[in-house]
Amino acid sequence: MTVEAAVQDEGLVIPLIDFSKFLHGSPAERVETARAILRGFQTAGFVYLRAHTIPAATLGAVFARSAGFFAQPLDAKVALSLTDAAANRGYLRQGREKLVPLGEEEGGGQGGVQGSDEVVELKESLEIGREPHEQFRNHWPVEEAGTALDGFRDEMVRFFDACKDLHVQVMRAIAMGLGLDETHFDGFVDQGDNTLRLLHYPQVKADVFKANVGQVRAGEHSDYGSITLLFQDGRGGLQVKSPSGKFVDATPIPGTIVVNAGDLLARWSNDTIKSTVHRVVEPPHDDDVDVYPPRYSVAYFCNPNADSLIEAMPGTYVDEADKKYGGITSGDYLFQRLAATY
Ligand SMILES: O=C(O)CCC(=O)C(=O)O
Ligand SMILES: [Fe+2]
Repeated sequence: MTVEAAVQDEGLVIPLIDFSKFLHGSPAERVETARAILRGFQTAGFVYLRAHTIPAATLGAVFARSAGFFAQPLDAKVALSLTDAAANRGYLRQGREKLVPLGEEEGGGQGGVQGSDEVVELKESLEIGREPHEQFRNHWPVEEAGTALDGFRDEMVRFFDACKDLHVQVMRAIAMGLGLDETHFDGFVDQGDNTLRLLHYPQVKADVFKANVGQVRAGEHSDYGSITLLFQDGRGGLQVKSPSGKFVDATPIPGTIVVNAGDLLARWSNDTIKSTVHRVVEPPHDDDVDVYPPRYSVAYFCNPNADSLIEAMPGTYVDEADKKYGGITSGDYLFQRLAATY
């Protein structure tokens, strides 16, 4: 099967994959597509999926409500602040995530700036967890009738569940690609212990990037969990680190989802899958641009069930001595990572 490339630069090749061929194709197409997805995660750590399961109209509504959320006065948003790393729910204002000096914390945190203790990230976000949850509550905005926030909670819960199902499907593709039973991972990911993050990168003067060397919208980092489903608007600015060490633009392609493997999937795969560093910088622009418009994105961080024990998956080692890591529950792993972030 020839696989189209969504990105091809500096030795980084991110495949563009028609996911409907996995969902609805012939048995041969399904296996080929599954292998192409797995290969993308093994080589680039990233794939672009088109013809996926999330309708454009749903995404349009989610982005519109996200814009409505961030348009609220700061004090209304601050009232919803994330206060507990274990819960990982609520609003994060600009600069709220810890700035992690290079080398002191591997990975630099999920969205944390790496390599600087001065530059603040130019973003704000809302983190939404599984609902209902035995222990944790989401921090929902007040839904005033007739505004963009009317119906916010229902819309986000529906979207959360649609993304949860897509996670299961992508894990099925990975299982099939590895030659395992297609449903091998179902019991590891059926709980939906995931996080939906709405992101807003406010409009910013181009001068800010000129005045501050190393200024970014989101600092370089890898994600923590199994996979991330990333929905971006058309502005651009997302970059992925290539094998040569240079950051390469992951240009938005309408109708696609950028899917990247996280650190826990890399560990689970005995490091046969890559969790690749990425960041968000100033968008592609002409030299005479004074102001960059706002950028909105939605990241859905998928995780194995909190109580799932994660150890090298079948097909990624020959004997016990090949296993690079001991077993750990997904919940413990993620808590360690989140506690270092906030
Ligand atoms: O906004 C984006 O495009 C990327 C966000 C991201 O990588 C993250 O929040 O982990
Ligand atoms: Fe990320």
